[in-house]
Amino acid sequence: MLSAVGPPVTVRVPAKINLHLAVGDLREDGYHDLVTVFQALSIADEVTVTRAVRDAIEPGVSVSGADGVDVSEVPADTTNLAWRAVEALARRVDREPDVRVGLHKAIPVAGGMAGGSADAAGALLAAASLWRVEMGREGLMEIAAEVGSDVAFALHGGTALGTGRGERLVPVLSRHTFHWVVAVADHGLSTPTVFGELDRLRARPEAPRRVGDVEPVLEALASGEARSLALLLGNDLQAAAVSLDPGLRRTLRGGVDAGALAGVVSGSGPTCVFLCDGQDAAVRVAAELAGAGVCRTVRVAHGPVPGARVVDGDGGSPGPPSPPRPDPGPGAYA
Ligand SMILES: C[C@@](CO)(OP(=O)(O)O)[C@H](O)COP(=O)(O)OP(=O)(O)OC[C@H]1O[C@@H](n2ccc(N)nc2=O)[C@H](O)[C@@H]1O
Ligand SMILES: Nc1ncnc2c1ncn2[C@@H]1O[C@H](COP(=O)(O)OP(=O)(O)O)[C@@H](O)[C@H]1O
Repeated sequence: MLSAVGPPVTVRVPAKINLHLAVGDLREDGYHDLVTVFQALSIADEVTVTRAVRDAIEPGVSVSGADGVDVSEVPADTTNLAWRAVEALARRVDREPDVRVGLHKAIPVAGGMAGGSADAAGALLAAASLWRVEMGREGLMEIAAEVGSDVAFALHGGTALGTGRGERLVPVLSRHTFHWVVAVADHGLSTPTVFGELDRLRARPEAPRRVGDVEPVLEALASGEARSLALLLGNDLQAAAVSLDPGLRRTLRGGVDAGALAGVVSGSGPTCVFLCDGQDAAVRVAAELAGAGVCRTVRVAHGPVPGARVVDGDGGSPGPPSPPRPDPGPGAYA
């Protein structure tokens, strides 16, 4: 049934990067166990959920892109992850998904920065707020984890250690703000294809080396020293992403040549992220990398930032989903 119109709810939800991504062997259910350190960055999508109104606002999904963001591969139908999140919540509270979900995307699509998961988390929080669902943080996190491996982190934000499929989260103490340059490719990489390529590479005698233990990464984050963290960035999926897209070698080299402390492929790629020694350094690295012709666009970002939060039209929200974070960074998105 379609309800009377009320104010829409808008949620801002950040991209993530993986500072450390250790991938275990293929499980029987087709997933891999992960040990990962997520950080939420100041590149954010906006998700607006509006009540559907008969003959005026149809239930469904609309997608638009911020400057330079190609949204042609984002489905504007029921396969969109944001719509699946709304449906999952509607089922849980036994109602119709009688809403329109508007996505304004700044997070690169299929870039390894969990843009679809961010939209799902944003839609979940916005719909819960619009419908005044009293389910608390734990309830939303549970639905988030069902929708996708990275959705729970997009609600959580900050810096967190993820285990299982990446959906079991523990907040990580991260002192100070880290400054990043993000190199966006002119194409995407499919997450399952990259995991499959890693399995293939690991079956060969010269299997790629695995990343080390996570503890030193947690210590570097607690110290807040970018130079220490730079030495420890690591991603088991990087070898697979580079194998599928050998041009990424040039991108990774280009960032370091431009003056970054270190670079790593984000998640399943092909976006590469470069840790810089402060904000001014990041701006310089970004300018030089942009001129090097090794990626489509370059962005400057900082992290950690908070997870999904209502920025407009709070319809009596169930409260912020995240627990107190040790250091959510400066709070404002760039
Ligand atoms: C690799 C990571 C690292 O943070 O990020 P992205 O590069 O996608 O941003 C994530 O694990 C991606 O999470 P997400 O994109 O939510 O994946 P899902 O939809 O749950 O899974 C898509 C497919 O990826 C593979 N997959 C995903 C997660 C996991 N722990 N093991 C897997 O093998 C499976 O083939 C699965 O069918
Ligand atoms: N809301 C969404 N935003 C982006 N992509 C989406 C969304 N919903 C479904 N998708 C599909 O998921 C794929 C992966 O997108 P995305 O989440 O941006 O990348 P990644 O998994 O690399 O972090 C896209 O190619 C697209 O087909």
